[in-house]
Amino acid sequence: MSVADRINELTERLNFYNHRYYQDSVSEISDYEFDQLLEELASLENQYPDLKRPDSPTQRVGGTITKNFAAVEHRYPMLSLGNTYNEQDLRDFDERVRKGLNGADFEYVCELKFDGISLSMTYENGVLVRGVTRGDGVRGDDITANVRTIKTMPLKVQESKSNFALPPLPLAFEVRGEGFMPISSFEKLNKELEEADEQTYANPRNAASGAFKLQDSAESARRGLDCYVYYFLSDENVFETHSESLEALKAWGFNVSPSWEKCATIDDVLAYIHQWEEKRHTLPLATDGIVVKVNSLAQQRELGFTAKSPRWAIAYKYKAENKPGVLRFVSYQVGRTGALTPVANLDNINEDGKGLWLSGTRVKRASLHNANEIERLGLMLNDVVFVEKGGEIIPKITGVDTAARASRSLTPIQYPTHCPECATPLIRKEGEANHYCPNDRGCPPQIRGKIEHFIHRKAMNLDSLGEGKIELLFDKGLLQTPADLYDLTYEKLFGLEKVITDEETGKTKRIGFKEKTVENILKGIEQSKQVSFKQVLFAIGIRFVGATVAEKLAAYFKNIDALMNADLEALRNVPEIGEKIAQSLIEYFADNQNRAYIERLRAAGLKMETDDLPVVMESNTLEGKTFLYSGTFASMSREQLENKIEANGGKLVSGVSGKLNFLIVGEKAGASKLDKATKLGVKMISETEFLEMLGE
Ligand SMILES: NC(=O)c1ccc[n+]([C@@H]2O[C@H](COP(=O)([O-])OP(=O)(O)OC[C@H]3O[C@@H](n4cnc5c(N)ncnc54)[C@H](O)[C@@H]3O)[C@@H](O)[C@H]2O)c1
Ligand SMILES: [Zn+2]
Repeated sequence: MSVADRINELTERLNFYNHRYYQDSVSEISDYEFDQLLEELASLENQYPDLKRPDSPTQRVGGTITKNFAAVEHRYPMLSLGNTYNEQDLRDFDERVRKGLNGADFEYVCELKFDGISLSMTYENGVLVRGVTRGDGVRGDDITANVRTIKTMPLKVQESKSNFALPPLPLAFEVRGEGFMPISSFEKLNKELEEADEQTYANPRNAASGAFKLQDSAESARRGLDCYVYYFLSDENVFETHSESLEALKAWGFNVSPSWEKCATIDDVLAYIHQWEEKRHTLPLATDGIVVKVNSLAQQRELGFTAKSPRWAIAYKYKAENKPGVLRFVSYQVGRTGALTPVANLDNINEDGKGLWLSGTRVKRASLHNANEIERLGLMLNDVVFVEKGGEIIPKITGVDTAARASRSLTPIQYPTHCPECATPLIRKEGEANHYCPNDRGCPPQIRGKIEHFIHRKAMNLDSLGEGKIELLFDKGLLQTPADLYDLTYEKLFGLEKVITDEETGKTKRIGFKEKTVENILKGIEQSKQVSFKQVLFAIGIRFVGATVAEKLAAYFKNIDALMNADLEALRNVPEIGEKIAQSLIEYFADNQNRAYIERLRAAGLKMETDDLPVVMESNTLEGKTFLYSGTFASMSREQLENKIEANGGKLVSGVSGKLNFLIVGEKAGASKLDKATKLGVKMISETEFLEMLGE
């Protein structure tokens, strides 16, 4: 490959990874690999400056802005940090600083590098007025509503009266910090997503990035985001050093991590790095390195910036820990959908049964995803393998130590041909990586999985039942399908008992159904009959029909019969419903047993239609016209208004666009909708004017 080709390839690949990372919150490769490729590109561009492309990722900071939020120009550009994975580079950085300051004395502040997304908060008269993402460094997304939900972010800063050393608050200032998702919130979120059949996040950073960019700030708030603040900026020179500003920020009530330290020399910096290498894994959030900053702000100004980053700071990134271990055996898990997942069971190289100690946790298992992955790695039983656990949190096998093979006795991995749980022959569909057990009505983990899915918070919300209780009911033969839940009675439940052993710890736990438990379970089951149709539809557990898809289908078809009778053509017409989902629905409803299952749920009293008022056509006065409303109305509820529009032939749309004919403006109408409508010249009418159109 020619140098030009390589530069083109790297540019395109890195731009693609950047897009996935910043826009979609997905890591296609590890940060380390990304940084290696970026370094390769930078060094090629250095040697062959003529071949450098104008869209090179070496020239730009991070991502771009997304369409979903208003774009805001940063008052002070938000740059990235130069970064390195080795100590020599840090010593070189130290030399450059020394030269840049002409040999003057200086000191550093070391901080942990928190792994989240950069945020900028603007305060005016002490009040938080704006929260913005870094975006492309010049402009970012206005995510103020989401930033306001961070519990530790002061909405109003009080001048502290107790501390006389604090300077007065400037009228306007900006603070910057890292918005992050604590590991505990991350794990909780992933568990929920998994149960709701939605894509999980690879690490807390991606999860935080996704959560900060949600349109619904209530949902953003629910995800437990937090922020550590690490910069103070204003037009006035308020502080002399960075460390003073950190102390002041803390005194003003900002969330400043106490982990920072002043370091007199680069050796002290290295000591700080070593001190945190292991200890950082005990923190409640993910960190991926440390940041070294020159402490004096005057010296920072003297050193200045490159196009992409300050010359007075650098990030040192810890490499993901990678250790050799032994592949003892492969076990196979069958999931709710019948997909088979191979799992590597690992031990350390001494094979003392203690597993591998990696990045602060003990690792005994790693997912191998599917048969292709085993083939790709060329794995054999008893192989020495390399295991890595980095920002990805979930451990993975990165390769095989082929040199170690000579002295070991190896056996090939026999991929199963039959389901390990129910002995049904496995199938593998064209173009899919996983093997499946097709016995979806008789395979125990599939049955249990379906019931667990059914009781999920976003489905039937049966929190009086849990995994353990489901297992007990399944073992006693009381639950073969979720519909059996509605046949449970006090007599059947009372007195059931089971001892459960925790696989990891070997501890045993007895669960038994006493009076109170039974009453709770039955009460929960009764209440689930009030759950909305969209949740019932999600609970039914049709492949590819996650919570969001179920909501769209429910809104479109209004009831289960309309959905069941829809043909492929009709399903394809539903906005945002793709071919894969449409096919899956057709397949599902073509099966008589599935239809019988739905009839049982219907007979049990579950909601099979939306609560929307039925639309009874009154006139076609509004035909061909589109409507949107904002605010509340004196003579009717929002539902009644929607109903009126539809009953008279009008069409409701979901957002302001040039195509919108009328915006009905009520009490407390949203400013952003009004602004947009004004800009686009959309006709705005009052409630009275709307009723006049109908001759009322
Ligand atoms: N895996 C992928 O596909 C992929 C794609 C794109 C980028 N990346 C990763 O992202 C990096 C680029 O991201 P970046 O521009 O945010 O740079 P960065 O993560 O290397 O460092 C800069 C950022 O560090 C953060 N930071 C955390 N703690 C800080 C502290 N105490 N003080 C100051 N800043 C602090 C700030 O948000 C700052 O913007 C790449 O080097 C790569 O590792 C990965
Ligand atoms: Zn099976």
